[in-house]
Amino acid sequence: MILQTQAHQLFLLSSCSSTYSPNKGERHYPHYQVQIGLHTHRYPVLAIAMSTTTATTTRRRRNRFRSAATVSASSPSPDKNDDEEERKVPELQTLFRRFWKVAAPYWFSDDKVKARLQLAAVFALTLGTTGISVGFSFLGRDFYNALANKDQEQFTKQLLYYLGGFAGGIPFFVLRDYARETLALRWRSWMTKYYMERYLNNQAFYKIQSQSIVDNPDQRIVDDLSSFTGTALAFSLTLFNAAVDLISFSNILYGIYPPLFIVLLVYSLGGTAISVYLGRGLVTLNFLQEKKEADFRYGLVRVRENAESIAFYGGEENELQLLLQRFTSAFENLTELLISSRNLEFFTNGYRYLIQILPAAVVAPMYFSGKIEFGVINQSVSAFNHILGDFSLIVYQFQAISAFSAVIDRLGEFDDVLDSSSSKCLSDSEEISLSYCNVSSSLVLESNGSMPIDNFQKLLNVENLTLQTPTSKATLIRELSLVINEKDHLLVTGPSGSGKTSLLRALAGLWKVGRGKITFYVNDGYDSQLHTSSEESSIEDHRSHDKVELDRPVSRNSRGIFFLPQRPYMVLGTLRQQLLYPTWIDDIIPMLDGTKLTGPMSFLMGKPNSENMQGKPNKPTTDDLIRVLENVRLGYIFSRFGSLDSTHEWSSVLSLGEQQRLAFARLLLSKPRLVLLDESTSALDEANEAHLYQQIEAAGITYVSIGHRRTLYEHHNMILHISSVDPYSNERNWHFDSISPGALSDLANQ
Ligand SMILES: Nc1ncnc2c1ncn2[C@@H]1O[C@H](COP(=O)(O)OP(=O)(O)OP(=O)(O)O)[C@@H](O)[C@H]1O
Repeated sequence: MILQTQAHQLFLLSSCSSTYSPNKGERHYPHYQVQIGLHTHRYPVLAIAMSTTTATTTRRRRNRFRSAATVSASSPSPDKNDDEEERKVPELQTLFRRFWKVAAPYWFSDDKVKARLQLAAVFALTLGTTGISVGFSFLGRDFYNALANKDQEQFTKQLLYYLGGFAGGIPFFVLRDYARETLALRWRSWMTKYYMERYLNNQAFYKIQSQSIVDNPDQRIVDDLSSFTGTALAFSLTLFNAAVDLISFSNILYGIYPPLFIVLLVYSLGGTAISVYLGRGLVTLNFLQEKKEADFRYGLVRVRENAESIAFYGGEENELQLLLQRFTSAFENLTELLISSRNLEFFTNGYRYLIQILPAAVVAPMYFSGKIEFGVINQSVSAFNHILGDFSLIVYQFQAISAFSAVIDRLGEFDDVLDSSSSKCLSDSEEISLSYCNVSSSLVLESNGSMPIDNFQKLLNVENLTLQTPTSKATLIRELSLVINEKDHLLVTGPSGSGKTSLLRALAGLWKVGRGKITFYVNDGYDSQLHTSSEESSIEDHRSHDKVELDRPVSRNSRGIFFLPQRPYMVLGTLRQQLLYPTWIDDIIPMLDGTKLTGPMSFLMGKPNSENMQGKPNKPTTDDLIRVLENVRLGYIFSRFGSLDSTHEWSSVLSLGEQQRLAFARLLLSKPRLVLLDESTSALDEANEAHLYQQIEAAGITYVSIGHRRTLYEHHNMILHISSVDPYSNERNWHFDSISPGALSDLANQ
């Protein structure tokens, strides 16, 4: 198939341009409408490059509708129609800045040597193909001269040259495409990993999602990156090819008839200006098309993820309406895009065909007067079309360029957001300070050699914490101070919406708006093993400083602090992976379809960050995992699913209460010093709830729970009541109570 294409291309290259048919081989794509066959005889590289890009783009669009089943549902997709309508065309300077920012890192990465070598090879092959094009232009000239002179011997000779040219030329075309595509794939793979790492770093994914900062990050990582790498390479080769082409054919045309060259130059510059003017809205429309299609796909993903709830509600009709709304929005935008493209096409086609007759018409009198041979007419037409194509790059490719600009804009925007989320600069002058104090390095023994009890027991200190919601800055908690020592078990209660979960968000560093200070006292994994008890931990290193701020990228889990969120979260994977999450990573990670990842791309799975692995308890064995399942009374699911390595849609096959018990199993395996539980037993019966609390208490884990149930009282020794903030008063909206035996006996009597 490829060979056929190349052969066809070579044939067209060598054939007289007068065979050029305006509509021949033209394919219309609803979105980019890049014309593939049309330029093949004038733009070998461009045509191949763009045909690949276009095919990819079209495939991408098809896939976008088809692949809802394989996309993770991480996108915020609020309908922001007003914003969309107001979206401005990005300035050229911004586009160039964003292009460079997105494209550059790979070429300076660890893979830069291989990448640059391969790029050089692609350029060399491209140069080779241009050389072949020029060669064919001369072959064509002699071929037609022989034909016109009825010189049969010369004609046969030229025919043989032709065939030889085909045989020698085809490998260049095939290898150039192969090298370009493998380079694009390598670049994409690197970029995908690079963006995913930044997306998952520093809780950027959470900020983007919870504050709706950019739409559909998943689509940007999957589709836009693929499109960016493929198109960027294709475009750079196109530009390079056009430059080389221009130099080669300008000489030829200028040598034949200089005024023709000048007319051509003026004509193409004028055409470029007009097409830029006519197509100025296309970038925005393309940007919105990307977004709207991603929104639609995300809507479908939401239906899949919430299938049971929707089925219980019987909300199919509403879902259909919501999905149709999203689809209609994408459809309307696409209609606008098609209209704009159509208008541009009127101009582009006129521009392209108006001038076709010119070179032959201008050069023909010279032929008639005997100044030039017949073959020179063919050569001048061919050179003219080459140069016209080179000068008209923007006119011919305007729609593809505008689609590419939209991709650059979306990726650049995403890149900027990821950068700002990783930078430590504060959005607010006042921000909650969160620090981890390394107990093992801050301990100084008393003069009698004993350990200072206060320091040793403290796990968490909150000082004057005032917490506000991130966007609306509504105050939820005022001037809270609390200390959690080892074996303190605090219950946080309060009316719904008062800010209990938000307190945990602040403790986890997810919310920072407000003021105050949060300090966790940890045994940093670098200095001592977290799972060892404090008595066993090394205190030989009596460093003089009171407090060590740890700014190394150590996960909270490695520091012995664990959060159980309100909604249980089941990862995509095996039962073993559920249990190991988030403390350990399964070494052999199966794919979603159960196969193992091998082959040249296996490096992409990456290795666990060895720094983060330090200080973690040893990875549990299969026996440990089975035992812990039994401890949380989930032993039966092991036998039900047959193995720890079976993969299921766990959030669907396990009940909510089972998922909560599984979360406790993770906790028991990880053995943190402090755990913060957000209504983590809300779906459980009282007996199971009591059992789980006994398990974590027996494991020596200090816990802070959020909950409404009175049955929780007996597992805690202190209560923090949070009430809704009174906006007209500066009073604290919280108070502590110790849980008296009386309260418990009341409970027992109820
Ligand atoms: N991302 C957000 N941006 C702005 N406000 C938010 C956000 N998330 C939650 N809120 C608001 O913050 C307030 C406190 O929410 P929070 O989840 O802490 O309540 P809660 O006390 O845990 O409630 P419940 O007992 O119902 O779980 C609520 O009024 C909620 O609407």
